[in-house]
Amino acid sequence: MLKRKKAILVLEDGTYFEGLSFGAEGETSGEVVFTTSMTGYQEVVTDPSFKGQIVTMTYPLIGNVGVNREDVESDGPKAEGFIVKEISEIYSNWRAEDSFENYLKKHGVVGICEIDTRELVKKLRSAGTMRGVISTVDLDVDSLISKARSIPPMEGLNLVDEVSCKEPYEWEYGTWRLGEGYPKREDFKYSVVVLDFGIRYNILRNLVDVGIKPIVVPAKTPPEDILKMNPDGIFLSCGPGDPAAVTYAIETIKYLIATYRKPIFGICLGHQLTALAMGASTYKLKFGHRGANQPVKNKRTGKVEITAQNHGFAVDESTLPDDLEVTHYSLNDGTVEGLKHKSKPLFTVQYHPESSPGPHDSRYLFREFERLISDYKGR
Ligand SMILES: NC(=O)CC[C@H](N)C(=O)O
Repeated sequence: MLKRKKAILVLEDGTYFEGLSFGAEGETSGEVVFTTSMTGYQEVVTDPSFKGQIVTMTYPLIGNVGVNREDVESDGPKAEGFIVKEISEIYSNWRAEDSFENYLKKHGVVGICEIDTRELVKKLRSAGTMRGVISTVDLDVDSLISKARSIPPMEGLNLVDEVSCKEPYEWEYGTWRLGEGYPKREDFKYSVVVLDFGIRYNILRNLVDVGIKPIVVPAKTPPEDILKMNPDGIFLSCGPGDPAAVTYAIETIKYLIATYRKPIFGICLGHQLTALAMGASTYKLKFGHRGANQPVKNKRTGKVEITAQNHGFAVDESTLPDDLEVTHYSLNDGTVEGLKHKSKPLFTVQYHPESSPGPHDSRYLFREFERLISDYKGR
């Protein structure tokens, strides 16, 4: 057993958990959320949608397959902190290059282990997500409670600017294959502009798999410039924070929906921003949907998809305009999981069909986007 420093996790309601430090030492704060993914911790910690959040995994043993260079969803960790029950001090996997613990240390991510994550998650589930602080340097509970209460609440927070790319770039790699890694594609049929609100790499890889070359642009790119690029489609990405706070993106999407005649596809934050641009409202869920095992029903086919999700806000169905119809809904709580425009080639989902980690049930959505693009090509 490694010799570990004491660490404390304190929630804004005064609840605290004494545990041990893992990853970097120091102090961090954010909204404390939980994910029910059983593994995929490296994809989780690098998901830009976790910006501003401290993540706890409900699965009790984390780190046992180590980390590698490939399983990242962005250029490095984005979560503010990490909470686990037991951090495995040994790792074993043929792809592993280092331990999860060293990876977090190297990137300065503060973690806490050896706390009762079941108790923590039950608390968050009944009281709702809360702001919290993890510290290895200040072990005074009252001081940490006041720190937790002083961080900005997630509602009203625009975090897109912190994760969106600064310069446009193109992406050419498909999804991972045994023996090949991420294959580079040369023959693209179409190109789409991806508005980067906090893109996950596996979305780009899935677009490449169906023959679409993604051209990723910063979130603040004016819509006129996007139209000048004359793309075959537009993709609206996922991302962190409160969708209603990203007002410039809502305006951009409003403009695009009014003027662009080709297909638009949005995922997660992109879905919420589209609904807001069409005049609907979003609201904060009590504890969100996070995990790789979230059941969603496709209304058109009647099929149930097991999906990967990571969101704390949702579209309010009662505020939807006539032009939008619900295509998918959550079987856990009945909330909106997919939308489609009744007359334009525009569709969005709240969940993550790129599912990294997660089951591949919803990958058909990338093929549908490609078919739609092919229908509209040259029109
Ligand atoms: N993954 C996402 O795009 C998350 C969207 C938004 N930040 C939410 O929490 O609901």
